[in-house]
Amino acid sequence: MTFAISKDTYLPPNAEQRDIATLATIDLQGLVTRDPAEITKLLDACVTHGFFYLNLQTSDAGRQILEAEQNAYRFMEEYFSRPLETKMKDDRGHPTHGFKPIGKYTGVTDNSRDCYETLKVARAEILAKAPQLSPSIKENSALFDTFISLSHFITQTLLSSLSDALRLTGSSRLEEFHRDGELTNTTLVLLHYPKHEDDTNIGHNKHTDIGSITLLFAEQWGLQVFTPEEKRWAWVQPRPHGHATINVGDSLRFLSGKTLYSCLHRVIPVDGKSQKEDRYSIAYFLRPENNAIYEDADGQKVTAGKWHDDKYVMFGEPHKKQEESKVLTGGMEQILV
Ligand SMILES: O=C(O)CCC(=O)C(=O)O
Ligand SMILES: [Fe+2]
Repeated sequence: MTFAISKDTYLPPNAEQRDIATLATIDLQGLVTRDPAEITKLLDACVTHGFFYLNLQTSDAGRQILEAEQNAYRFMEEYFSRPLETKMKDDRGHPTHGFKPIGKYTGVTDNSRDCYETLKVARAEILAKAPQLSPSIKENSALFDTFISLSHFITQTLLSSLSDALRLTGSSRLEEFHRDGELTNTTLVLLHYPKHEDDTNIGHNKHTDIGSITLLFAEQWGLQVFTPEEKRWAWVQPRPHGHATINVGDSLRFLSGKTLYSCLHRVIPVDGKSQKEDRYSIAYFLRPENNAIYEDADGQKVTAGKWHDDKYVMFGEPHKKQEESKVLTGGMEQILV
């Protein structure tokens, strides 16, 4: 699956260049080598937008994950083309494990449901070679081991770079809330937005991510961010074969005392109406230890585990209920609009 997308030659229908988000590009290798200028640039991107591109071509881990990304798409095309009843055998009714069918959560437009299915693979279960993992994941364990360990290395590199940039020391460093071996909801999510004609199922509703750092791969248009400068939706340009998109989630915003910016985003069909082609994306959600405590959007003390669980309940609620609470958008919508 290769799409020749270039900034100048291809835009979503009816979109102009000004409808494309202007995001910084950070170089992974610069962070691996602790280049002070790159670390400052990272902090700036996380304070202003909470969204940026990560250039993966200059580092070993980066090049390896780009290769694994292509293998993951091949797996996804085969997996998601299976009949629904086969995939439902992998549905564990759990937000961080197994299959989720389309329509479980609220969609983008009024009265719509979501238009994406997912397969989720928790890091803890991969490390433990858990018997509950679905057969298709066990059969492809090399792919998932590689993808998750590289994603973890990359997101931990971002985390420790941010601790450096914020001059955090000792137990206040961000890594101290993400210690290995502690219970966490960190998970890899494979997403498929099937080609779909009607408008009862539309996209992935606006939200901020629950966790700390999201490492996202997508070769196709669909993702939009709500830009803090212009306060409007803008497209995130796919940059296949070289870059991932990174965003800060609520937990990192809360852990940083709301210094870092958790950006509002959503996924819609490129023409705004129906999904004209199958879209695939891959997201690694680095989340804090479940017992980590921070102050949420309302200034209430909450554990990262509870924030995660509350957000998933909110994903399924009707739009009216979502609008009445700060959970879906982590309080960012109230700040932005
Ligand atoms: O599919 C995408 O591009 C983004 C998905 C997303 O925002 C999410 O799952 O949190
Ligand atoms: Fe998201």
